Amino acid sequence: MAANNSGSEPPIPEDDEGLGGVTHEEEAAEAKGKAPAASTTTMNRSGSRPQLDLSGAAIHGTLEDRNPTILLPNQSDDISHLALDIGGSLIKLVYFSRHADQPTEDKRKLSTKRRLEIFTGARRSYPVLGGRLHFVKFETGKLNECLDFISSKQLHRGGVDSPSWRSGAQPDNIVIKATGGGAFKYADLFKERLGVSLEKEDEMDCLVAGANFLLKAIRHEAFTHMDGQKEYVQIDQNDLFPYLLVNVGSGVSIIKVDGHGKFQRVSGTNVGGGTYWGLGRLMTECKSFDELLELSQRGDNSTIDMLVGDIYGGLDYSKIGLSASTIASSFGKTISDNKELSDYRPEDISLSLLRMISYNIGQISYLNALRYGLKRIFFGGFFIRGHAYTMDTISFAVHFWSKGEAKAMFLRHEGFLGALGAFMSYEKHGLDDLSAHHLVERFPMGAPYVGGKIHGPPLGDLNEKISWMEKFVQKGTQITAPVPMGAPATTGMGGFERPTSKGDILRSDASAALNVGVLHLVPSLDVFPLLEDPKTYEPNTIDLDHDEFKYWFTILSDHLPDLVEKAVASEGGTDDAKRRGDAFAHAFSAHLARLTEEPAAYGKFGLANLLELREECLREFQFFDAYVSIKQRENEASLAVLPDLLMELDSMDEEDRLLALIEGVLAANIFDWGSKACVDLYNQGTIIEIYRMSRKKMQRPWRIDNFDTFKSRMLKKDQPYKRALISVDNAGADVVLGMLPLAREFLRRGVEVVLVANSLPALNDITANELPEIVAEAAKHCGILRKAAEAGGLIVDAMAGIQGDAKDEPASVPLMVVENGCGSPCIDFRQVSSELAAAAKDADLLILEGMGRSLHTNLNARFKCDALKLAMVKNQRLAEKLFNGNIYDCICKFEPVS
Ligand SMILES: CC(C)(COP(=O)(O)O)[C@@H](O)C(=O)NCCC(=O)O
Ligand SMILES: [Mn+2]
Repeated sequence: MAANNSGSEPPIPEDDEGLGGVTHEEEAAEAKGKAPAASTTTMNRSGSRPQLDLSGAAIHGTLEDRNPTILLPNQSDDISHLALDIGGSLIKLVYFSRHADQPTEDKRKLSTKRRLEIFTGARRSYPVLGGRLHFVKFETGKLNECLDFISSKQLHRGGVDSPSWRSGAQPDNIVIKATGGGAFKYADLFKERLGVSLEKEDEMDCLVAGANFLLKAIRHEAFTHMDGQKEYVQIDQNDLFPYLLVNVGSGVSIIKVDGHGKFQRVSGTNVGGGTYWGLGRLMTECKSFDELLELSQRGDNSTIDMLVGDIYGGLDYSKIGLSASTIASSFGKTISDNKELSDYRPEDISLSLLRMISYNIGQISYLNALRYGLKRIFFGGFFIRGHAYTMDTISFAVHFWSKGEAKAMFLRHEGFLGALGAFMSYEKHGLDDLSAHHLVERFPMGAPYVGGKIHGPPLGDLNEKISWMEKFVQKGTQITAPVPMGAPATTGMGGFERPTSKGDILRSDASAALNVGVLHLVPSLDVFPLLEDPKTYEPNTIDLDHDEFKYWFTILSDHLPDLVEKAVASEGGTDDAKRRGDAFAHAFSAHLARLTEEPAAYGKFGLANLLELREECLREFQFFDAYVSIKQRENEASLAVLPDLLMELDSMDEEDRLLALIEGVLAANIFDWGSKACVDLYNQGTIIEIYRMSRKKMQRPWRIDNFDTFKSRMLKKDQPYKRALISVDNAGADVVLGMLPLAREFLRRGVEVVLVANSLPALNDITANELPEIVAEAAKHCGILRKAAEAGGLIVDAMAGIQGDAKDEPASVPLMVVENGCGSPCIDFRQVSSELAAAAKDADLLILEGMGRSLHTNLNARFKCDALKLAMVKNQRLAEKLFNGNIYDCICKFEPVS
C-alpha cells in the first residue's frame, strides 16, 4: 500500500454515508407480484451460510437440457439475502427478494419455448436468480427501527416467504454480512434482538466491490456534474479499469482500482466530510450535517474568501486562466476584515467551508490520477450526497487542473457502495453473472416523496400502502405541485462564481439527493441480437429536456382522468377500485411532479421510461389491464369485418395488394387509446366508420414513403425473405385488419412469421397471451392463416391447451407468437425477452409498427436485418418536430441492410 500523502497522520477511512436511497416506507410500499417472470434456479451459499441440502434434488425441465434448473425441495430458504453498512449516521441495507410468485409458465410460453428450440438448437440457462435488489436506509440513531424492519420482513431469515419462516423453524447460527464501524459496535445488539451474528467485511473491499458491480451492471450509474449540468455517462465494460475511486466519508480514501478485487489505497486526506461538519458545527449553530449543507445554499462565499478579483482590482488573472471570481485563498478575506466570527453570516461560512474542502478533495484526487495516469475519477461517500455545489466544485478542480483531460464522475448509488459490496461478499449469489440487460430499475410510488428525510413506519400490503398514500394526499400537496424551475445554477467554470440565485434551483439536489429505485433482476432478458450496435443504441428518439418534459407533463396529466376512469371500470368500478384509482392518480402525479422538479432524479430518463412508468404505476395499484373491455370490443368488431377485407385483398394483383396491405396497417394504427386526438375521434364515431375514413385518407406520398423500395424488395422472387419478425401494436382493427393481413401475405410467400407482442398490457396494446386466440379466430376465415397457425401450434394452443411431445413438432414453424419482454407502449431493444432474442436468429426482416415502438423509440435505430417502420403520427407536436409534418401523417420507413 502506498504511503499516505496527506500529512503526518494517515487519515482513518471513516464510514461511508450516503443519501440517495429509497427510504424504507417507500421500499416497503412496493407491490407484490408485478415483476416479469423469472426462471427458478438454485442458489449457492457462502461458506458462512448453511450448506446446500441436495437430498431429493430433481431436474426441472427436460432431461435433454444442457443446463437444467435443479429444484432442491429440502433446501431451506434461510439464505440471508441481506447485507448492511452501519455507519456513524446512517445504516444502509441492501437486500434481495425473490419474486413473490414463482413464474407460472403459461401454455403459450411453454409451447413457444419448445418451438424456439427448433431455432436455437438448445435451451438457454439462467445462472442468475430472478428477484429484486432493494436499497434502504435508516438513521443509525434509530437503529431499533432498522431492527424492526429486518424483523418484520424476516430479512435475516431469507424473507417472510421463505420455507423456514413459514414452518416456524428457527435456524441458528444465522450470519449477516456487514461493514462499517457499526458492524463492530452493534454486533451484540443484532445478536440479542435478531439472534444473528454480523460477519464483518473490510470496508475498502466492500467499497470497491460495490463500485465495480454498479459500474458493470447499471447502464447509467455514473454521471458528470459541471456547471450545474448533470450528464449520464455510459461506461464501456471492456474499458473500465483502471480507475480512481475517491470515497469521501469523514476522511477521504483514494483507491486505485485495477480489477475485481484488485485495488490499492494509494492516498487519502484527513480533510473530508468530518472536517466540513466539525468546523461547520463550531462556527455556526447547525445541529446536523444536512442543516449545514442546506445553509450553504443561501451562502455567498465572496464575503469570506479572498478572490482573484480582490487581489487584481476586480480583474481576471487571465494569463493563467483564473477569473476574477476564482478563490485565491479560502477564508483569506477574514484576515483583513477585522471582524469577529459572529459578524459573518453562517450561510457564507458554510459555503466557504464547503468549497474549500470540495476543491481540496478534487485537487488531491486529480494529483493522484495524474500520478497513475488515470483519466476517470469516481467520487462517492456521504459527503457528496448528490449536492450540486459539492459536485460542481470537485468537477471544476479536476477539470481545471487536468486541463480537461481527467473527468470527475459521481455515482447514483454512491451511498450504497459499502452495503452492496458486503452483499457481493456472500460467496455465490449469482449476481456476478449479471449484465446491464438483466436489470430493470423501477421507482415505486414512494420514490417521488423521498428526500433527505426518513419517515414513517414500514408498510406491508396494499391496504397499508393506500392508507400511507392517503396520508400523503392530505399533507403532500406541496410535493405533488410542480416546483418552479429556473435555469440551472452554476458555480461557473471560471471558478467559484458567487451562486446568485440558489435555494429553489438547487433544492432538489441539495435536499432530496438522487433517488435510487428497486433493481429488478430479470435473468430472462437479453440484448436483441439484431441490433447493429448495442453499445451506441439509444432507444429514445427525442431527448426529454426541460421543455420536452413540460409538454409531456401536460399530455400525461390531461390523460389521467380518462385513464383512471378506464382503469376503475376494468376492475368492476367497485369502491376499492375507485380508491386505488385515486391513489394511482396521486402517485403518478407525484412522479411527474418530482421529474418536473428534477428531470434526472430517476437516472437517465426518456419518453419510453416515462410511458413505462405510467404502466408500472397502474400495476402497482393492481390495475393489470385497464383497457381490457375496450380491447375485447374492438377485437370482436374487427374480426367480424375481416373476411370481407381478405376477400377484397385476394381480388387484387400482387402489387396493388402490397400497397393496400401497408395502407391498411397505417390506417388501422389510428386505434390508439393513448392519443388524445384519437380518443376524441372515438367519441364521435364507430370503429368501422373511423377505419373507413382513415383508409380513405391514405394519400401518398406519405410523410416518409419508402414503399416503392420495400415493394421492389418484396417482389424479388429469387431472394425471398426467410423469416419476418412482425412487432404488433394495438388491439382491434390495428392488429386484426392491419397486421394480420400483412402477416398473411408473408405466409402466402412462404416466409416464416413471428408475431411479436407485449408481455404485459400497456394501454390498448395487444399482448402475446391474447394474440393466439385472435389468430385462431381469424384463421376460421382464412386457409393460409389456418394452415400456418395449425403448423405453428397456435390454434391448438389457443383452443385446447398445449399438445404433446416436442418430437411431433415440424422442422420449421411458419407462424409463431412471441412476447417481447415489455409492458410499455415502447420498446428498448437492449432488454427484450429471451424468446424474442431466440426467434431473431435467422430473421432477415423486422417490422415495427406504431408510434411507441417506431417513432418515440427506434426511429433512428439500425438493425442487422432489413427494417420496416410503420406508424401513423397521432400527435401534432411530434409530427412537426420529427417530420415537419402534421397529425395523422403516415410513416413508411424501409431500411434495407444493403
Ligand atoms: C402512447 C402512444 C405512444 C401509443 O401509440 P401507438 O404505439 O399505439 O401508436 C401514443 O398514443 C402517444 O404518444 N400518446 C400521447 C400523445 C398524445 O396524446 O397526443
Ligand atoms: Mn399502442
